[in-house]
Amino acid sequence: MAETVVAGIPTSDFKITGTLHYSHDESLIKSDRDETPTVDYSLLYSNDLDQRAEALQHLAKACEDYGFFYLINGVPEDVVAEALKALSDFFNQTTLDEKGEYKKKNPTDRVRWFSNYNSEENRECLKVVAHPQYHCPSKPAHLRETLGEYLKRSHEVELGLARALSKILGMEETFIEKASKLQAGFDVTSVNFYPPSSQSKGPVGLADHTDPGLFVSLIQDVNGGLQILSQKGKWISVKIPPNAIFINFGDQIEFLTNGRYKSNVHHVVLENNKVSRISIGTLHGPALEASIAPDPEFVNQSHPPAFPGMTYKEYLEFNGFDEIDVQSSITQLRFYGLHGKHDIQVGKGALVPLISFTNKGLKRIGKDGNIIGSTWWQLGCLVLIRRIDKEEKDAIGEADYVLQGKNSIKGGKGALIPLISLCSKGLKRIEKDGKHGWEHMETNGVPCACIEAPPPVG
Ligand SMILES: O=C(O)CCC(=O)C(=O)O
Ligand SMILES: [Fe+2]
Repeated sequence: MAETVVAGIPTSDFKITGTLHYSHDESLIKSDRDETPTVDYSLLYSNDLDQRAEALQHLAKACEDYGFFYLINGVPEDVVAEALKALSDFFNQTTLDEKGEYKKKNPTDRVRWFSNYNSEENRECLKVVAHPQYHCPSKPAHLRETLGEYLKRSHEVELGLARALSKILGMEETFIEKASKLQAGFDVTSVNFYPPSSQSKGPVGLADHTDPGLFVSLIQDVNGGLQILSQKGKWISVKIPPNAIFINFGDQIEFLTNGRYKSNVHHVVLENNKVSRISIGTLHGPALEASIAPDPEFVNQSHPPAFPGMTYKEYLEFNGFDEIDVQSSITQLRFYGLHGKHDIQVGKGALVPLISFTNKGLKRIGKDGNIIGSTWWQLGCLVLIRRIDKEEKDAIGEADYVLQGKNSIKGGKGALIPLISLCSKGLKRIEKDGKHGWEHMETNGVPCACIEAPPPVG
């Protein structure tokens, strides 16, 4: 494994070392053996209690060892086939102009279509919000009903799986449902159309990524191209058996279980594809307003909280993308050490790296508690806050902290600033004489999140 050092940080003062989840030896990449476990959904709810206990045990092993599996007897085969057929009709029978109507116009669009053909991605993609309200293109006419039926069935399976997962985690059956407010769970379905390799602009259908959400259910018309990185570091080709759907954990299950279950990196390669392929992946997420943080049950001295708590909506917007883009932000969180896999070494100078979860900024406060300046930065970019020494203070004569960052620092308006400190010193929001600011805080090495928002000032 190659060591990855964060670029742009003055290494003499501050260094993050560690390996990124996405870095792996090329030699580990190929694996033709399909090791993916198969779980029988019907047995998880069998009337035979011994059979049920055995099925739950098998599920537990699949979740711990893999975090992805084929699920049989969940959604009926004909329902899957009809949905795939209707979506094939969408891609093949709808004109470019008709599809173009669904190009992104504003962040609240609930149906979106785009087409990307380049060296990093080769697919046409239709995204629809599937739950709590189901949205769908108006053509072809039969799409709404057939896709709707599939999504209804897969939502039922989602609830059933959430209960089974809660049980095998040793929690109450409704644990995941309650924690993620699943009644209003935000599900987005991505329908991908990949061309045969002869028509693509490179071998990549979809680059390495993880999916937001608790878990993803995926069906496809033909096998070919989806590969998933196992916990042992092998790429496994996904070959979905008949009457099965593929289940893969998403980022929020990793957050909630504090890393006990992993969100798995996957990608799509096209190089061997002789024909086009359609996949339908539904990201089953928590409700947008549900705040997901490591549950105390999974936190202890040897497993400090590896993620900050944030709502699903905040998480989806972390990258600057919006809800229906459903882009993962886990890399940034892992990258900056919040995953707990990185050694964070703070050198002299008490540099405190901070990440902002919104594109709003930090207010600086002077000795008297008055706000004396503000700085904004882009989503997810790293900003170092350096406590200035006396000499410098005399020279500048105003602030307690200096912000520095090589990532583009943007001007802007607003004052919401959720922050995370990665080292033992943090910032705490203070309120003094009706004024808002930040002060130093000891956090005993555990990442602290200050997610209160001072009102806009000045
Ligand atoms: O097309 C596939 O098999 C995978 C699609 C995927 O990973 C996604 O849409 O997030
Ligand atoms: Fe994905």
